[in-house]
Amino acid sequence: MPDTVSSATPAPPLFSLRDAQVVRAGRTILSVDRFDLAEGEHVALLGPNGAGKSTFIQLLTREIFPLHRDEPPVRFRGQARPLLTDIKQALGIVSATMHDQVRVHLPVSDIVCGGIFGTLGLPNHVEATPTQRAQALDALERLGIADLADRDVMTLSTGQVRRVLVARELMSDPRVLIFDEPCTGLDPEGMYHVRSTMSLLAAEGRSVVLVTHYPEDIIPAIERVLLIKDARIFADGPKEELLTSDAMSELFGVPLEVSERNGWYALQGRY
Ligand SMILES: Nc1ncnc2c1ncn2[C@@H]1O[C@H](COP(=O)(O)OP(=O)(O)OP(=O)(O)O)[C@@H](O)[C@H]1O
Repeated sequence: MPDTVSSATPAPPLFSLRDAQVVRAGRTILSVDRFDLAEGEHVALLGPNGAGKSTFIQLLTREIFPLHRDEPPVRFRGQARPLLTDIKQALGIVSATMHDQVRVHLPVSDIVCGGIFGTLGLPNHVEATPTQRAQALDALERLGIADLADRDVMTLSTGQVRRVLVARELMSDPRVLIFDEPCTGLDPEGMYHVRSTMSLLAAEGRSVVLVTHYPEDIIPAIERVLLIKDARIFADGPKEELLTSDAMSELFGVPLEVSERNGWYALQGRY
């Protein structure tokens, strides 16, 4: 009898880390024994200030490198030495660092079109094609902010700029969106829209990788949580098991209480 079970090998994880250690100024600032993220999987990295969350993300994006090992500690889609252009094509990153660079008077549509070139606005002497303009408008429309297309980006609220930067990332149609503390500095309206945007992108089938200090940012679509503390993965698993009062109190080192409603979590101090 022929074997009817497909012998095709499963797709490698989008990212895998094995024995990845980052040392700065003689101190280990991150040490990861094992981590895999499957294509399309969502995950939230949660932990206190200085825990190592941004370092973790920079390992994935290859902005920093771990200590050398015979077996390469970081792989992207199974590859130890992927082309940076392939990583850039697959990833969109929204962070406060990028937000801080928005210091120029440019129309929102130019900022979004800049996503094609990896620049904040359009490069010198470059005009966006009508197709690229339409693509930018489509990205803004999907995020519910098409009315901002002609506005000077410097006149927008912090929450609006954050969403414009998400639209900019969508220009390369990334499979993975990394949100590094996306709600920092936003009022409840801004937070509402940024969290809705993350939910929308997850529903489109893109991986959402969220870095945050607050369980409130963890949208219902994210089921896996990585707790990072003291430069290590403190816990990795389903959020129902990890977003508990005991785990949060241990993670942040103060008495905390977690509540949950309709898949959304909230954290409160226990005084
Ligand atoms: N280039 C560097 N040299 C020395 N120490 C560094 C360097 N970069 C980061 N660190 C330290 O490594 C630790 C982890 O930093 P990281 O930015 O990854 O933490 P984080 O969890 O993202 O923190 P936060 O929530 O405050 O953004 C911190 O103690 C930080 O001071």
